Amino acid sequence: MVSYFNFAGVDLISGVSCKAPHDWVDKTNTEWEFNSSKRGGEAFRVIAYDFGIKHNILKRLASYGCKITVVPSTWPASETLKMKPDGVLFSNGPGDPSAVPYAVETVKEIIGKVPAFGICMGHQLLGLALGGKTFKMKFGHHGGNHPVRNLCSGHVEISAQNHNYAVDSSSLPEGVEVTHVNLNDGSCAGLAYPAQNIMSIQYHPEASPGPHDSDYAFREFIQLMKKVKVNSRVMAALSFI
Ligand SMILES: NC(=O)CC[C@H](N)C(=O)O
Repeated sequence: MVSYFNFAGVDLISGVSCKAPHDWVDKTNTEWEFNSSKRGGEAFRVIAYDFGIKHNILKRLASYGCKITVVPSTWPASETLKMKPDGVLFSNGPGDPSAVPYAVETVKEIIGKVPAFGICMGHQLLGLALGGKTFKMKFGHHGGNHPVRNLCSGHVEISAQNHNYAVDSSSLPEGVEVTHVNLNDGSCAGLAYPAQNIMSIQYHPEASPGPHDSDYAFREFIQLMKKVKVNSRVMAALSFI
């Protein structure tokens, strides 16, 4: 009889996260950049929680002008806030999101204070931190051809996915919006809580070699950080009047 590893309730992120904070240095040659027009401009300081982060997420953020510090999964929220980032990324990562309550607590302490972007595990942790529930899917979503509808734009994107858990859309409190839906089964593929400048997606906008349909999610995170940065400058200027 084949026995399968049952990872429900098991913390799998602590074994794959980095052990100490470090600045991301992008060593990708520019010829690999598929949309070089996005380089340059204002730099945004991003703290990226490493729950098993994929380098391509860091490469994509760097290509949009982000200066990134990668921190371990256990890095205290208070330390992150002291670093005064423009935004925080909660990364992808293996296993059951409900098995890492310490990470959910960290997310709870950060959200509302700086813009946040969650990818895959990060999306699930945001769902839990906002008061929702996650569940184990029967087979999960694995592959590079999952159709997702962006409910804000109406567009359908073909996405790369790799997850066994999902956020239960019906468990999300008022104000939290389901922004993306997996068209194969209607499951939650993205959410937003505009009141706290939070956005997240269940799949992989950084997919390499592709599809690249979802790369715009990085641009939207940049726009979110920019909006908050501009607003805080305006508020600071007004406080002198
Ligand atoms: N790629 C990921 O981040 C996986 C998400 C999650 N741990 C799951 O399997 O559902």
